[in-house]
Amino acid sequence: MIATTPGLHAVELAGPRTTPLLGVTGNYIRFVADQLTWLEKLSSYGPLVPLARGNTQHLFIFHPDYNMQVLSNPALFRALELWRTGPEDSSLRRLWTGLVSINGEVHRQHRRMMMPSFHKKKVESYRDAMVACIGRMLSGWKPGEVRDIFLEMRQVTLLIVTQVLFGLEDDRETLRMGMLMAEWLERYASPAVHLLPWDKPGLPFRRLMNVSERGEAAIRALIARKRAQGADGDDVLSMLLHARDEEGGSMSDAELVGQTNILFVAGHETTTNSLTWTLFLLDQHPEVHAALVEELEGELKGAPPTIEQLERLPLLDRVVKESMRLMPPVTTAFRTSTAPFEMGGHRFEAETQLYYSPYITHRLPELYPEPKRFLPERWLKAEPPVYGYIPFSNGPRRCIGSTLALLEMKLLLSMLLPRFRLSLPPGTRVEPMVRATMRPKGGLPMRIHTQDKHFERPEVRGRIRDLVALS
Ligand code: HEM
Repeated sequence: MIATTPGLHAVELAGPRTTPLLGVTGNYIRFVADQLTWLEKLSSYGPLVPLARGNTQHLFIFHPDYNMQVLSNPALFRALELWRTGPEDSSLRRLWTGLVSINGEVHRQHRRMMMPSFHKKKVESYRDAMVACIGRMLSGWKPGEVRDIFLEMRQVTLLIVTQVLFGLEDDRETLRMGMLMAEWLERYASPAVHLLPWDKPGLPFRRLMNVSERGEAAIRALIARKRAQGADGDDVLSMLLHARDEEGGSMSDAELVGQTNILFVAGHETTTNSLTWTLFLLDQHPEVHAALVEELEGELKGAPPTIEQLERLPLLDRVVKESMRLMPPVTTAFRTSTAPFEMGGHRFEAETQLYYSPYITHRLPELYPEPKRFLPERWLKAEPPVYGYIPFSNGPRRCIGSTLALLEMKLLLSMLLPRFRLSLPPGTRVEPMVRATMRPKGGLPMRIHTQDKHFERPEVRGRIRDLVALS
């Protein structure tokens, strides 16, 4: 348990000063512009920190107990519907109305209707489609080339998630659909859209409105096509078309548009970044890299893994776990309180905005000694509290796609690593930044070698050295 100071007024909580002239808004702008620096700064004040001293409307929580208090009580701490920007009857609003941004009974019902598509057995049935997508990517790689691994991972996860969600069989159509929605996400995540939310010619918000209309039209066309074909596919959209709630009701077309888009958005950049960071960390840790290749070669003998074989790859499991601890793609997420509440001996009002942070919680030294080191072996013993390891969050709103994401990541790594060794050109700058998810700014160039087992540790520069202890 965390020590508290009973009776202390929440306004007395330690935190950074407000920005001259701009006040709390200035702090918010600085947080959005450089989230990682701000998270570090805020966490230096303690486990419960206001965005600005004296202002308790925006509250950051870092300790597992506070995470549990918030994440296990979705009625009191609701997902931020505010993020559903855009005029009432607009494509933008509909596209952002999905599982992450709805609350209450509708959330519960929709989650229940969607769950069958994400159960372990169902997810395992996507294995062959995933293996085929990954195989096609790898067969295009030539030893000696330098490729942007972030873009490669983005393309393959785009293909996979689009196929699994929409059941498109033609790669070109899948990619076209995926690119359209990826553009939507890119524009949506741009800080300019949130700081200047006006639908005026020339403004980024107008461009977001336009791409939203194209995105909605494309999803609606797909829904119409699926219906005409009887929607008998194995994909998530076909299953949602048949899904019924307890009263026998089905989702409206507008709800289907939002739910599929949100699944796509939530499921694509996250996995891309997790894979990108894992490949980076392996390159920087030759002993782990070598041991993992040995494990994969020993078990798989050059073939893509079966579901049963994935269970017999303990080091792969620890590597993925540790990578998602150190470099979680989702660095912060938000909730709003619906009523006054107490936390850490302080009282807070309704409408307090709370930010929890997998990034900071995963770096608490009392939970993870030497937190900045990439140490997969820590998972031989580590048993953090349930709300102390939260790359997929936890509680009733835990990531619905975690099983899918883990399968995808493990398949990709176990097909890639025995075949190729990826290494950063020495001296590469690696600059982690947050745009919805944590990614390397400007991508991550890596040279492709056949798996020659010349594991080295190329020197890297840039801010990554502050985030990860690289010897
Ligand atoms: C490495 C990959 C992934 C990571 C790190 C990740 C992480 C997360 C996190 C932290 C949340 C909670 C967000 C919050 O509290 O507001 C979340 C929720 C969610 N994720 Fe994922 N996710 C990943 C992959 C996926 C995939 C593949 C899908 C689906 C195709 C998906 C769909 C969702 C959905 C729908 C929610 C909202 C759940 C709800 O509110 O009931 N995610 N994810």
